[in-house]
Amino acid sequence: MDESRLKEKAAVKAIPYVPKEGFVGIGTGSTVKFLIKLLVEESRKYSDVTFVPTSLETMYLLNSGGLRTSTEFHGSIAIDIDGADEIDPNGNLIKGGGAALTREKIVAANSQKLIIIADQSKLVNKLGKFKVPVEILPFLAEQTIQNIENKGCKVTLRPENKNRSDNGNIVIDSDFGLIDNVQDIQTKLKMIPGVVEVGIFHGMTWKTIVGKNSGVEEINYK
Ligand SMILES: O=C(CO)[C@H](O)[C@H](O)COP(=O)(O)O
Repeated sequence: MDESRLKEKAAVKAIPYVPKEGFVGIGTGSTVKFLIKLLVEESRKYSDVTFVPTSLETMYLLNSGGLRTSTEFHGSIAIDIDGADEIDPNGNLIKGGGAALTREKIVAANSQKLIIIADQSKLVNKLGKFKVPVEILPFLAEQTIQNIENKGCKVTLRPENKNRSDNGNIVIDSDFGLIDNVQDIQTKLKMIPGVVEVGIFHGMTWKTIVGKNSGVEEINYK
């Protein structure tokens, strides 16, 4: 089955998890766009919900569909629904293919539950075939990239029209090969001055909803 059809199937299954009031985090990417489309179609049901968008694009799509957003509030986000680039059997993730990793991680970290929606191609036994996105400050960027490579990876630069995050920083991709200890890599990269965020999401996922040719599978972690 076509990959985008599988993404759509996952998004459909996520709809019952969206509460009718309070704060709901909404991720970024093509899978999440299917979710937003479904929310917009039923926007009246969500008139008491404030959505917390993880990118300007997501904010625009929600607002133009008549849904309320906020990025300035105090309180708890009940559910955050986002996509992923890779998902391992423990629900650890690589994210940031769309350069939204920093806002995505902030929203995920401040949510009670993170639900990932994806097509089956995102499930892997080990993370690392997809290069780990890293957001870095433009200040002394070349030096920061050298320090990232010194941790044992090869860095690839994105094309200039696609290498900036909504925060005005640079997003690069780091190839570590298949990663044995994701937490270790995440910590090592995060400790480098100039690194804003790392696209490894360790131990954050509550549930993954996967669109497969055979149906939709829900994988629970904790
Ligand atoms: O992390 C992300 C954006 O920064 C996306 O969630 C990830 O790239 C998956 O995207 P898609 O749903 O288009 O496959």
